[in-house]
Amino acid sequence: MIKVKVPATTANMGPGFDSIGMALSLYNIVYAEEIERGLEIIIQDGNPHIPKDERNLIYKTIEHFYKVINKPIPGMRIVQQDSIPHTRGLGSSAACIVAGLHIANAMSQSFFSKEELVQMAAQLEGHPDNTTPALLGGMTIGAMNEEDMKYVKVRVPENIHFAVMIPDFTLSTELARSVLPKEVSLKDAVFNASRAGLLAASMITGDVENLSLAMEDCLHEPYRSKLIPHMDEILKTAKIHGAKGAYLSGAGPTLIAVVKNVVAFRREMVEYLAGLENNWQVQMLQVDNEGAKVWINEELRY
Ligand SMILES: Nc1ncnc2c1ncn2[C@@H]1O[C@H](COP(=O)(O)OP(=O)(O)O)[C@@H](O)[C@H]1O
Ligand SMILES: N[C@@H](CCOP(=O)(O)O)C(=O)O
Repeated sequence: MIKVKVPATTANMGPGFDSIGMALSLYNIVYAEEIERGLEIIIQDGNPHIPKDERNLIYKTIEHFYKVINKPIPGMRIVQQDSIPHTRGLGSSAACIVAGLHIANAMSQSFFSKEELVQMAAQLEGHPDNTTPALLGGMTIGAMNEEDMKYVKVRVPENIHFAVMIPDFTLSTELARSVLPKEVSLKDAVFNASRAGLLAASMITGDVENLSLAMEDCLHEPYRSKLIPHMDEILKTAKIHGAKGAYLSGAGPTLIAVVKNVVAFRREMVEYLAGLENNWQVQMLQVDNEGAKVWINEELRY
C-alpha cells in the first residue's frame, strides 16, 4: 500500500505570478494499491465533483508517468481523503499531480529522484508555483523555460500565521487566467518586479513589516477581482484589522492575510465576513516546510 500526504499551496502571494508559492498546513491524503485489473476510485468525503474514472487528475498523472517510462499501467485502487477545497486557489490540482507522480514512482519502482519529480510536475502544471512547494514545502521562487525549472526553497518561520478566507463558490484557474491581459505596461512590470524581489527577500529575513507593500500586485489581482465579489474590500478590511499583508491566493477565489494577532484577527474577520454573501470561512494555517510525504507499506520513505 502506498500512502501520499500532499499539502495545499498558495501561489503568487501577490506579485510572484507563476513564480512564487508556499505550502500550507492543510492536506490531501491518497492511498493507492495495485489490483488485478481496472480502476477503482473511492472519494472518502463523497465529493460528487471529483471524477471516479480515467478523467480523475491523480489517475491521469499516473497514466502520464507510465507513458513516460514506457510501461503498461497496472489495475489500481485509489482512495482519496481530501481536505484541500478544490477550484478555490489552494493548489488542489497541483496536489493531484504531486500525489499521482509519487504514487506512480513508487508503484512502478522507478526511483526517480525528488528533483526529477519537481521538474516533471512543473512541466505538467505549466507553472512551478504550486507543484514545487507542494513537493518540497516552504516557499519556493521558481523560473522556467521549455526544458528546465530553476528554483530556490526558503524555509518560512512557523510563527507567521496565514488567515485563509475561503468563499463557497469555485473559480477555475482556466477561467481566472482567461481574463488576464496579454501585454502589460513597463510601469506595471516594474511595480511587480520590485515587489516580488522584496517579498522573496522579506520572507527569507522574516521581515513581515515589509509585506503590506511586498504583497501588492497589479498583473493579475485587478483583473481577477471582477470575478470575486467584495475582494478589494475584504483585503482592505483585513489590513485595517492588523494584517501585515493580504492577497489573492493563486487564481482565487480564496484570499489570504498574514497575521500576528491570530485570535483577535480571526474574531473580527469572521464577524465582518458574516455580513457578506458567499459564506466565507476563515481557517488559520501555517507554512508546511516539509512538503509531500510518502509511505510504502507504512514505512516513511521521503
Ligand atoms: N482531489 C481531487 N481529485 C481529483 N481531481 C481533482 C481534485 N482536486 C481538484 N481536482 C481537479 O482539479 C480541478 C481544479 O483545478 P484548478 O482549477 O487549477 O483549481 P485549484 O486552484 O484548486 O488548483 C478540478 O476541477 C478537478 O478537475
Ligand atoms: N500562477 C497561477 C497559480 C494558480 O494557482 P491555483 O491554486 O489557483 O491553481 C495563476 O495565478 O494562474
